[in-house]
Amino acid sequence: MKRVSILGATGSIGENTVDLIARAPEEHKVVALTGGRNVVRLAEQAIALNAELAVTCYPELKQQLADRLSGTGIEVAAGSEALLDAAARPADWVMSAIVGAAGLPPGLVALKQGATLALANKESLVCAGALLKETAAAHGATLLPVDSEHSAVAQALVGEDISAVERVIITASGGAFRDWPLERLAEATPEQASKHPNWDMGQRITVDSASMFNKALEVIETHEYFGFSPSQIEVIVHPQSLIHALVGFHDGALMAHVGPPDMRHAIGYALYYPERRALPVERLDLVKIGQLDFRAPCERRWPALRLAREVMAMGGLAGAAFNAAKEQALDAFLARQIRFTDMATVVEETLEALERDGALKCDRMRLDDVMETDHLARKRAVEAASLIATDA
Ligand SMILES: NC(=O)C1=CN([C@@H]2O[C@H](COP(=O)(O)OP(=O)(O)OC[C@H]3O[C@@H](n4cnc5c(N)ncnc54)[C@H](OP(=O)(O)O)[C@@H]3O)[C@@H](O)[C@H]2O)C=CC1
Ligand SMILES: CC(=O)[C@@H](O)[C@H](O)COP(=O)(O)O
Ligand SMILES: [Mn+2]
Repeated sequence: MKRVSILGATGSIGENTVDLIARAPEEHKVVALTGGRNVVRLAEQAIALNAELAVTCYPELKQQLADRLSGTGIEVAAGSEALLDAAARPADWVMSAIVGAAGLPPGLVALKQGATLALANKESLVCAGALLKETAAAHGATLLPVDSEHSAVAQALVGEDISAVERVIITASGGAFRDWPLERLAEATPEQASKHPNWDMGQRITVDSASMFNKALEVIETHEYFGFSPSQIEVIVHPQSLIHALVGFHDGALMAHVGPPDMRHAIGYALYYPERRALPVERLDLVKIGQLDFRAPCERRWPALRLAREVMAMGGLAGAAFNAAKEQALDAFLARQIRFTDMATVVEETLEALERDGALKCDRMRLDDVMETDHLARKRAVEAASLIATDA
């Protein structure tokens, strides 16, 4: 039996992972499930999967969780230390599906116990790619991509010589506002930004899709995970989200990964890797689809893409600052403190300020430095957002 844990079980990726594991209970021993506010759902999942341990990151919710699990024999814990303990509990396969930089410390702990870490939490790689890879190598652990584009690239690379790759193209749906006139973007609301045209995902990544900060993170994720140079990585707008990525080789061949917008494919690929198992995803009818469309991304509409390139050029701790500033800008937008178009301004100003202060340099990445940069960037971003809000 494969021992599995899910960090972020109550979210969109978490639920899809639970769905796959619940279809093959005889093959999986569920060790730990973690969640946040949704303790009702966490308790249901823990009972359904007969988990050993259920953890909420909020200590004040521990009693509620314990009440729901009383008499089941399932252990209950709460708080950030308990989350790390859950990640440290021996498992063969751990899904990293917490949203944001909060997913980094438990992801590192899971790698330290030698588990295969299925990485949906792209923020970890953006903040601390070098540290994750170094930790995996030092503990004989494996990192597998779960983000749909990166799973697609990994699948297109099976059996290939990576030095024969000329370019990688990751697709972007364009999000909620891809067809809006540019001058309307400033008035876009959080409700409008929270509707993805193709994927059913958590609110934060959905808004990041609309602003292209999701794709900006993914460009950096591609660079960090596969080691391709920034000039090899392209983004193309593909409104149908059916091709997830393409890999171009020196001989001119382009290998495209095509599939329905259902994360159970990428999660299932990582769960059963290197085997391919039958998965409960729609089989595409290409004749019905008829046509696939592509457009060049406009950097005036989506300045986040330009910022991603600047972050890769800066290197060091720039990824950690970029992600933290983006998370704070997103909070300020969701709280209606700043406009949709102000998010990129907040991130750019934060990066410029930290670079000016020499705060993004690092020779060898350590978790403490990443956390310190994350903290500094959040502080700066909050200030930048407050100034914008005051001026408005
Ligand atoms: N959704 C998707 O299809 C895709 C997601 N990803 C990435 O996967 C990750 C998860 O995304 P998604 O599932 O959409 O997100 P959701 O918001 O749906 O779920 C996030 C999960 O993390 C928990 N959580 C939230 N904050 C914290 C915290 N501070 N500490 C510990 N746990 C926390 C939530 O608990 P609760 O809900 O109980 O409060 C929930 O279980 C993100 O990094 C995202 O970028 C990548 C590709 C596709
Ligand atoms: C499913 C997945 O991997 C998301 O990251 C997806 O890519 C979001 O869609 P966008 O292409 O709109 O960013
Ligand atoms: Mn993606």
